[in-house]
Amino acid sequence: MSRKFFVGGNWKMNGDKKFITETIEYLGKANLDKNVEIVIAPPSIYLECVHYLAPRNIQVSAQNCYSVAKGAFTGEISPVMLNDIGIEWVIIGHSERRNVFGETDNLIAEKIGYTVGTGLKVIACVGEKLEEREAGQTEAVVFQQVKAINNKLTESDWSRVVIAYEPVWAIGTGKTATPQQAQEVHEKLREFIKNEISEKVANEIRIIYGGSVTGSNAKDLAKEKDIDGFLVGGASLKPEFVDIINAKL
Ligand SMILES: O=C[C@H](O)COP(=O)(O)O
Repeated sequence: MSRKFFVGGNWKMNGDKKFITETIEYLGKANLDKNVEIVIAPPSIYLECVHYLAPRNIQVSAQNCYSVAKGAFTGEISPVMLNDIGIEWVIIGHSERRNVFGETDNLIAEKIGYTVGTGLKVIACVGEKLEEREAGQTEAVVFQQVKAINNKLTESDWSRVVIAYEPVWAIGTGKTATPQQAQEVHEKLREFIKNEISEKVANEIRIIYGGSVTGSNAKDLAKEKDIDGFLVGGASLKPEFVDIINAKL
């Protein structure tokens, strides 16, 4: 089963108009692997601008959205409005949303369920904290996170979802999971999806890795059979993002 390699660049709360112009220019000129699905996620205030400027081979993603179309939810972003301005993807459940802003498995599942229903595609993030890994709870945590999402999706909805496995201890810390550590969790997640959802979803879903991916470690991670791409934070703000996109070449 061949799954299209997927590389997302999550800019988090970084970038300005000058950065956008320069980044779009270097990405536009770079020789990017045509077999890779590339998505960049700028801060929401710049979504429309990046969507307008980005080359055709690069899609644009929001970093978050809410679970309803409209209403009295000050500061929130509606999936319907993202559709309205032509955005195709949304990251939901990033560990910073979970841990800094207190989003629960249930809220994240609600948001994913609603968002997929509007026709958008979702990068759904899961991952354990350091203390959970050390307590041997990695599988239990990520399985529970996926199970909560599955409660809000039909089997066919999963074709619009990419799962990003991002161990919290590896995010922005420079401590990348080794290819073996990441592969182990990806493989177990795929097995869980096979048992919990279906063999078809397990075979087709992209499970991407995030957590201190760089131009130097991407190639080794990309060799693992269950690593179908990356969600990149810090390095997506640098020219080495091109090396990560081209990790399979
Ligand atoms: O969304 C991206 C992840 O949080 C990884 O961030 P990082 O590459 O800066 O560790």
